[in-house]
Amino acid sequence: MGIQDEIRATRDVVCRLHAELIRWELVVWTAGNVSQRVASEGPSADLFVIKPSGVRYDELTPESMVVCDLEGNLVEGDRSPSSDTAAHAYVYRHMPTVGGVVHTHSTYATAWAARGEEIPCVLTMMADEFGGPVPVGPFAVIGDDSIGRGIVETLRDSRSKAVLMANHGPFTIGKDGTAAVKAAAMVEEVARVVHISMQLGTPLPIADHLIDSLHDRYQNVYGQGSTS
Ligand SMILES: O=C(CO)[C@@H](O)[C@@H](O)COP(=O)(O)O
Repeated sequence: MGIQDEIRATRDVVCRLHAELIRWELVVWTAGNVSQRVASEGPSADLFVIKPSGVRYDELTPESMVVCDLEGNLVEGDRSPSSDTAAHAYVYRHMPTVGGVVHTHSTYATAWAARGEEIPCVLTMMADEFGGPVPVGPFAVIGDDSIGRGIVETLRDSRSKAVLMANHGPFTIGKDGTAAVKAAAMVEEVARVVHISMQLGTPLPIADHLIDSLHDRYQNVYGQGSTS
């Protein structure tokens, strides 16, 4: 598939994934964004597709998506890229296996981020998807590399696909956009369940070796042999 075909296909995927943010109730108004790296069989495309800033989800089309290089510069499109483009670009530059990035302000995960407290790994679903607690990243102001740097510094040596950026909200990563959206839905779910559990008492910890085995099974055996 040529690069223009790859870009077109990625535009379709990224547009469709924004509807998933609505479906899983992860956003209000326009407060979330999805991007996906443009795959390329030939030389690395070094491009990604992201939503245009501030555009309502029901107005998004594949054609309205914008294409950026890994420095976050607009390469193709007539709209301004998402205000989080610098963060997505930084992740793609520094985490080459990451193919998708998502940012939301989903309610429970953002409430944990406001307290700067990691979500403890007390659910098998957390061991499955995150391989341990969901960590907190540093407070960082939007607009330059600081959010992206905080995401990478927090996740680079972690199995987690989600980070709670302090006072801001969750960012998630994945092998592609779909995997990152799944992580965004899962981090909101576990944030809610663990919050409710802590209102009722003290959640029980899971032994590290069991977290390891649960994570390995889910990542390598569950479903049809791969998770996305
Ligand atoms: O968190 C913020 C702004 O503080 C952004 O992620 C959110 O408003 C979404 O912005 P975009 O519409 O993607 O530019």
